Amino acid sequence: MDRSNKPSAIGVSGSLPQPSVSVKDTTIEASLPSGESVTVYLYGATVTSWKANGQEQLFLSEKAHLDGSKPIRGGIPLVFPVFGPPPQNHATSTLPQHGFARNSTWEFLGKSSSDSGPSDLAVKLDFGLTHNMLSEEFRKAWPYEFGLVYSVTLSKDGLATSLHVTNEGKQNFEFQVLMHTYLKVADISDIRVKNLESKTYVDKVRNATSHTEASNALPITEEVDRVYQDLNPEKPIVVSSASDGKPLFSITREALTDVVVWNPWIEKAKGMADFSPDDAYKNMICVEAGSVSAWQTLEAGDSWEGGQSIKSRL
Ligand SMILES: O=P(O)(O)OC[C@H]1O[C@H](O)[C@H](O)[C@@H](O)[C@@H]1O
Repeated sequence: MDRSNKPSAIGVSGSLPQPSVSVKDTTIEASLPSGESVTVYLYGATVTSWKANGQEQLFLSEKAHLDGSKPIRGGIPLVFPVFGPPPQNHATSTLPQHGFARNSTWEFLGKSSSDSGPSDLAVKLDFGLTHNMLSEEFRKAWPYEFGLVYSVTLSKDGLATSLHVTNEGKQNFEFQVLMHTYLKVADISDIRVKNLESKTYVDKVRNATSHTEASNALPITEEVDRVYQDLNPEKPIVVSSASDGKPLFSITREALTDVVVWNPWIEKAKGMADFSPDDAYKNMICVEAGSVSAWQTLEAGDSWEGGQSIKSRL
């Protein structure tokens, strides 16, 4: 494993400029010659920064804990093997909210790049987590032998994250997964979320009641915490600007048929000690690709893969 502090050029493609990857004690940073960059903390394999077109695309709270003492508030925390508070009488019931992936330290497995030309140059960073790497508390709470490989791919076109889950033990296990992406926006009042129309959602703000989305361009005007279900993963969720109708982000998924839309709004934002500044709810929207409304069952020896691909300022 490359643990040098020096940025290393990778891939070989004649004299074409190559991506650079810098491996530090707690973070891995990669950038492309065209200026895009990504930063991933080993803690949670949490992406904390993605720059495209010279601009940061992800929201990171000013009071996010970056020292491994708490899941990171912002970027893309990874939720596994349970979404939200674990249900009672389930194999995950003694795990913390959103499971252990976002609060365990992952291993950097390596980097690879595609080098078919400067226009589609991409760099992929792989991170791993296994049962043996968990804290004793988490190993006891979820005693399954599993292997996770999380891949973060930066290209000129966008950012893709995908998770490969393997059951390395003898017992089946059930899991949920979610990529809890905090998108950075200039002004929440200008934001509309599209392609959710006619989809069923569970409204977590209103006693988990079930509704059908009526809006073809959903505005965010209050606390929103909704789990949209049974979406076609290939149809992008588009976050756009109301003032000029321009798309800001487009998110397609693979094998992830649920999408959570979350904004804590005024009171919840104030109530979260690691959310800062208080009015930063105006500058973020979480659009979270996942498989959370049911359980994925993974039989011994089997594996599963799912992911998202985000494009910005299209
Ligand atoms: O505060 P956290 O544990 O990071 O959770 C933050 C949020 O995650 C998801 O979006 C859930 O749907 C919300 O109910 C939850 O409040």
